[in-house]
Amino acid sequence: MGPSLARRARLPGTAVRSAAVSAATSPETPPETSLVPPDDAVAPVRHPEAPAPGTPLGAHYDHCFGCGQALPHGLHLQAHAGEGVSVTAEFTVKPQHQGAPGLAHGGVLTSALDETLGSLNWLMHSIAVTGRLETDFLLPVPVDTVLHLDARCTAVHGRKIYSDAVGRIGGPKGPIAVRAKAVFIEVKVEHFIDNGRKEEIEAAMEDPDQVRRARAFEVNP
Ligand SMILES: CCCCCCCCCCCC(=O)SCCNC(=O)CCNC(=O)[C@H](O)C(C)(C)COP(=O)(O)OP(=O)(O)OC[C@H]1O[C@@H](n2cnc3c(N)ncnc32)[C@H](O)[C@@H]1OP(=O)(O)O
Repeated sequence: MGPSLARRARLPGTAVRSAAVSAATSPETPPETSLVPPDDAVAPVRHPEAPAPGTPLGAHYDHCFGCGQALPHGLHLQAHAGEGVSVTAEFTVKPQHQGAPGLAHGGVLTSALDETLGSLNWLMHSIAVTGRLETDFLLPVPVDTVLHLDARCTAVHGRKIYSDAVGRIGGPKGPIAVRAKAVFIEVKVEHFIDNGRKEEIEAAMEDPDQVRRARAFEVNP
């Protein structure tokens, strides 16, 4: 048997080198925003018509990579409303989600966190998009694993919605494999109409599923 990868001699020219990094910003590269809510942020408020704890949230859009059922390679994430402004969700890692052989791709795991965090906004009847999302990968997540996600909104400041999430493996009380912090930014429905593709927007607006249509387009401010 050959030596382990760690013990193999380094290949010529493979040493990591670093160059000086400039922290300068310009209008094209605005400064990074903080994931820590400012001191005058307020507690999130559950909308009085939010689904009761335990209710499945379904998909906000059938072709959503995170929650939609129409994409065979999507995550098919299933989220449920929790207490307050919290949700739980499950995502089963499939072969089409691999990065390294037999292991989930980190970007896919981040997508699962993003989708779960995004579904929190529905409990506040707020339409919002991800502004910033930071993920820690703590354990490898093998194919066929069920990732048990738990997300909660922590604070609101103007249009900024702060939230965090963890993903556990081996059961809902298992070890944390991934965790994330995010800032979502509240937007008007025009965000999607102005930036999305007309045909998809029209199809979503004609969705006969009233709850899904409301989640996508008719959310009260
Ligand atoms: C059919 C589907 C239905 C809808 C269903 C929802 C779908 C959910 C899907 C899962 C979630 C996603 O993946 S969403 C897809 C990924 N995300 C995106 O595509 C977003 C792309 N970015 C943008 O469109 C834009 O940058 C926005 C909308 C985020 C912000 O632009 P804006 O509207 O002009 O807002 P702006 O005035 O700049 O900023 C407002 C406040 O937010 C802060 N802010 C702005 N950008 C950021 C940022 N990146 N990170 C942190 N904070 C930020 C500012 O500092 C400011 O704070 P202050 O000065 O007020 O303190």
